[in-house]
Amino acid sequence: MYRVLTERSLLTGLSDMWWSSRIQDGLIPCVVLGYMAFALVLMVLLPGKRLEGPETLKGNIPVYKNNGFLCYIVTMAAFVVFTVVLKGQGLTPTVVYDRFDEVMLFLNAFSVVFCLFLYIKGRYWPSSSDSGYTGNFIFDYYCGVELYPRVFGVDIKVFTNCRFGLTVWPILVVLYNLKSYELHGFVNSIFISSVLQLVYITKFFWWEGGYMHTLDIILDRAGFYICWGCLVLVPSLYASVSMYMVKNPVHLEPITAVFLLGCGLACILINYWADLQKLTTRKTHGNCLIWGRKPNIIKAKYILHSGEEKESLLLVSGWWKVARHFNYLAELLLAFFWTAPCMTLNFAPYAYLTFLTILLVHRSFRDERKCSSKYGQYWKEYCREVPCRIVPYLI
Ligand SMILES: NC(=O)C1=CN([C@@H]2O[C@H](COP(=O)(O)OP(=O)(O)OC[C@H]3O[C@@H](n4cnc5c(N)ncnc54)[C@H](OP(=O)(O)O)[C@@H]3O)[C@@H](O)[C@H]2O)C=CC1
Ligand SMILES: CC(C)CCC[C@@H](C)[C@H]1CC[C@H]2C3=CC=C4C[C@@H](O)CC[C@]4(C)[C@H]3CC[C@]12C
Repeated sequence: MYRVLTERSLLTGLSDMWWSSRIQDGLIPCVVLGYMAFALVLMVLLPGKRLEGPETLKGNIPVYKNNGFLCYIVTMAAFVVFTVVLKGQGLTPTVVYDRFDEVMLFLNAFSVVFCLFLYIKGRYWPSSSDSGYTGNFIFDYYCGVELYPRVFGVDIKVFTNCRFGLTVWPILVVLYNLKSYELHGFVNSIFISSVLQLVYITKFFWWEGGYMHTLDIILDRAGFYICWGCLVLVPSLYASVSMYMVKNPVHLEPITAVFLLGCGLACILINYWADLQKLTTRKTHGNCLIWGRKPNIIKAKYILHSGEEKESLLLVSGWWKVARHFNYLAELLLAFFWTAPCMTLNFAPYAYLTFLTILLVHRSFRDERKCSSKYGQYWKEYCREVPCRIVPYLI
């Protein structure tokens, strides 16, 4: 991708690539479509407990199969076996790194068509009453029409966000390590950064049930924003730090490496801990201990579209007392600690951190707008109790 953007103009680059003999050999489309088919088969066939998502304002309760962690483990194990088999034949999966521009071109083309399909499906064959359109094609295409589209029972957003985007990212990270090893032997900076990313992604799958309660799933409809984001932006931008390190190896002092690793792991722990405190409080209806004490909670009432009154718990203890989105601060610091091993002032590896900062600040506003309209006076009360949005004592 970097090559395309820096060495030639984007349009000439794209057309050259399309007509180049390389993409016409069909290898990259086969690899990408083959991987999607593999992920789909795992998603459908692997067992998992029934998981209910949060009730929508229209009163629907989406049901999922909680097999994300198993799918992730099987995918990573299959990738290791596949790599060993390829090596046995004198081949290497790092061809994906060498031809990453084609991967991006194909994924972009695929997601544009896929989102058109989602738009048409949503308008004419919606899966549930949680769908709607404004009539403005550009807006509906970008933001999506359906909240929980299903095709033959397959939940599209779980597929794009979790089974594809979040499994391609760790595979690319491992693949970039292999490429770095082929080029330079063992380099500790890419290794440290990758360990942090892999632990973080493993944590994501362990907590995947919690993800079903987030904005991406309960608020963002399946449109270009979320689907292109997960099909294209996650494999490119999210994995870009490791990609940068392939050609920019740095040998860190052991003490620096251990320090960055330790700080990164602490951030993952805090981020997970905060998410877990919220989940546990809700699951136990507040009958749990947060930092060794019974939590303070606000019993927040809200009204469904049907007029029915419901109640949720807002936690005012633990990390949720420190700031209203302290988990975002841990997430940002973590991204810093897995980028810092690059030891450079060059902007390229910091692109993800920059994007994430903008995304999370914007997301905190979106989330609070949602909470404020859902909970009204109860949300105001929470904001009075916890005045800081992300950074304690600051903002
Ligand atoms: N790397 C990345 O690109 C990104 C990572 N993330 C990570 O994903 C995870 C989830 O993030 P996200 O969904 O954005 O946000 P949160 O985990 O902060 O969840 C926000 C929701 O939690 C509920 N809530 C808010 N305050 C409280 C409270 N005090 N007590 C109980 N419930 C509360 C509200 O939902 P309700 O309607 O249920 O009350 C609110 O909409 C985080 O770890 C975050 O760091 C997030 C975005 C991007
Ligand atoms: C089109 C673009 C301007 C924006 C696309 C954004 C999406 C790719 C991302 C928006 C929110 C992101 C995520 C939210 C929460 C997550 C939990 C975390 O533990 C792992 C990462 C992620 C799934 C993350 C993935 C990318 C987004 C969906």
